[in-house]
Amino acid sequence: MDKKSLRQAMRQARRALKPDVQAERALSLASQLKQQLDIQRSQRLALYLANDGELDLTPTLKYFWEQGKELYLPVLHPLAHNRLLFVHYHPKTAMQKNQYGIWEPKWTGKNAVPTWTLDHVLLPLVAFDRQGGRLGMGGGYYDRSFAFLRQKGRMPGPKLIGIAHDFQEVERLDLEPWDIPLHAIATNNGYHLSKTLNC
Ligand SMILES: Nc1nc2c(c(=O)[nH]1)N(C=O)[C@@H](CNc1ccc(C(=O)N[C@@H](CCC(=O)O)C(=O)O)cc1)CN2
Ligand SMILES: Nc1ncnc2c1ncn2[C@@H]1O[C@H](COP(=O)(O)OP(=O)(O)OP(=O)(O)O)[C@@H](O)[C@H]1O
Repeated sequence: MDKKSLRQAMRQARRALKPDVQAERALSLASQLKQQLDIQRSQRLALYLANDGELDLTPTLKYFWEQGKELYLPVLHPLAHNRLLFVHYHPKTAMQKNQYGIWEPKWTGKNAVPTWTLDHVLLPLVAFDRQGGRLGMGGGYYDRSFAFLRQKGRMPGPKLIGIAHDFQEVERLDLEPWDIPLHAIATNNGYHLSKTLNC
């Protein structure tokens, strides 16, 4: 199946999930993530607000807030083409909708952190494989924003953890040269370290 058809099929399948099923899956995901020692030690954690049937991180987000972690959300960069800023998110953050209708924090010029200082980034997937391959919405936003992770001898950077419904797994995705591999994948049903990365 080509990328475009795979995207369409997966997006349609996840949009078809009923709200009660989504809610139950969101709780299962939270319990998967809570168990990960590495994530428990994270200070700066980026998440997303679910859109288009994506696996919902709301219970996860509330739990990590209670744990005192600093949480961040992706914001479409106002200047750099198809890049993301990571803006601090707390219960009183002023929010607005972006061009895709997704809620994001208002960027004040002061409330974003350098991307490399994040400890973990939970990012939404359209499809994934067990090798750490990912298919996103197609804008290349995460690929561009984390392109620096491909450099040798780079700064330390965040671990990328893909989030998806279990049925979004495929046998193998063809990797593009710009694709950023994932460290792990969390679903409603399990937590899988990528086979290609030892971490
Ligand atoms: N929840 C969530 N937040 C996110 C992302 C995401 O995938 N999920 N992103 C991850 O990159 C960024 C936004 N990227 C997006 C890219 C495309 C579309 C989208 O719906 N595209 C339409 C057509 C484009 C248009 O309307 O102009 C489509 O494909 O139907 C949405 C978000 C940042 N925030
Ligand atoms: N580091 C980069 N520099 C320049 N262009 C890039 C980079 N990464 C990706 N792109 C471009 O972005 C486009 C979308 O890439 P792709 O289809 O892999 O998106 P995706 O991984 O599904 O999306 P996302 O990263 O938003 O989840 C491609 O046309 C690609 O050329």
